[in-house]
This record gives sequence, C-alpha cells and structure tokens, in this order.
Amino acid sequence: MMDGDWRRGIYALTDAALLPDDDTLLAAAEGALRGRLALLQYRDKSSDETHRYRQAAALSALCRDFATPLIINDDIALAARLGVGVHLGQQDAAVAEARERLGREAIVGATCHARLDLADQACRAGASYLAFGRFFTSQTKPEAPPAELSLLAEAARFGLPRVAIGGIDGERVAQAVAAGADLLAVVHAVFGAGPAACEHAVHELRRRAGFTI
Ligand SMILES: Cc1ncc(COP(=O)(O)OP(=O)(O)O)c(N)n1
Ligand SMILES: Cc1nc(C(=O)O)sc1CCOP(=O)(O)O
Ligand SMILES: [Mg+2]
Repeated sequence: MMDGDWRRGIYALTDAALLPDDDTLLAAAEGALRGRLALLQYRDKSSDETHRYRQAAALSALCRDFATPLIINDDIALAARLGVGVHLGQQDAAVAEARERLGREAIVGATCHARLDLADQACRAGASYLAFGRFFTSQTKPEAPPAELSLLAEAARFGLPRVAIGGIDGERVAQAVAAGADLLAVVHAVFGAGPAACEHAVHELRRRAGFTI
C-alpha cells in the first residue's frame, strides 16, 4: 500500500495490443504499480462495453490496493460508474461535462497537443492536469501531432501539473523533466517488454527522471 502524490511521477497508459487479455493486462498493471506509478490510465479504444467495464473494474480494485488513482481514457460514463478519473482529448466530451458529472475531487485530464490556447480552455473548464505532446516519435501513436519541449515551460503559467507524452523512454525522461514535465505519460517503455519487466521499467524511469519518492 502506498500513498503518493499523483501530481508528479510516472503515468502509465495501458495498451490493448500489448496487453491483449485480462490476465496479461492485470499482471502487467500490477507490476507497473509495484514499480510505483503516480497514475494509471486504462486506454482501450474498443467499443465492447462489457469487456471495457470488466477490465476497468479489475484495474480499479488493483489501483485501490496500491492507493494509486485510476484514470479512464475517453469515457466519462465508465469513470462515473467506477468513481475514478477520466482523460479527455479534443475529439472527446468536454472537460466541463466531466467535472460536473464526476465532482470536484475527481482527476480530469485534458489533451492540449502543442497548444497553449487549448491548455487555457481546459484550465478554465476545470481540468486537473494538462497533457502535451507528442514530444518524440511514438510507436503507440505515431500520427499524434508533434510538440516542442519548450512548450512545457510556457505552460507553467496555468499552475496545473504538466504531463509529457509521446515516445518517452529511459533515454528521454530526464530531458522531459528538465523541460518542466511533472508527469511522464508512457505506454511502450512500461508495457512493451511484457508483464515481468514492468516493475523494473517503472523503477528505472523513476530513477532516470530523478523522482526519489
Ligand atoms: C495522459 C494522456 N495524454 C494524452 C492522451 C491522448 O488523448 P486523445 O488525444 O484523446 O487520444 P486517445 O488517447 O483517446 O487516442 C491520453 N490518452 N492520455
Ligand atoms: C495515447 C497517446 N497520445 C499521444 C499524444 O501526443 O496525444 S502520444 C500517445 C501514445 C504514447 O505512447 P508511447 O509512450 O508508446 O509513445
Ligand atoms: Mg481520447
């Protein structure tokens, strides 16, 4: 059991291609949580609601054991059903709707790509953190629009945790932190080498990022 601050650290996003069944997903997520995540996001773009609820509910129970917040990608209704946070992009529902539906305490994240105007809107609508990227070439989402690391320093003005996403790995994590990232959002560098490697992968990212707690 841990009780960390979700605002700084490694933020792992699950991936249905890398973690194709429940056992693999839960084993990998447990390993990553043992490595001490700040946040875990359930990201599954399928439209099978029964499958998504089953997996998200299992992750929610696991995250409770580690006192690590769970965030659901895209789906406010699923987040509300489980009493957890949500991450919304520009093609998803509005941040204000999520804040209204999930309440004041919920973590509501927003994708801002490389745009400070989107960050400003998200901030005014009640976002809990602002996600920028992709900063490097991403194996998971190569088509995501690119962003420059210098954006992170400019985004300090919003006073919300800044998430860096896209191609973050052990070689790049320190650069992103030096540029101002509070949270490093990662798919491949945590889940790409299989469940047995996830705990070490998170530890190593934390060490290289200089996150000591
Ligand atoms: C932490 C974090 N940052 C960005 C995203 C991307 O969200 P979005 O643009 O809505 O794209 P999809 O992930 O839904 O494909 C994210 N999920 N998490
Ligand atoms: C889901 C997602 N969104 C991005 C964005 O830039 O908005 S990049 C991305 C995938 C990140 O995975 P990896 O750590 O494997 O590059
Ligand atoms: Mg989305």
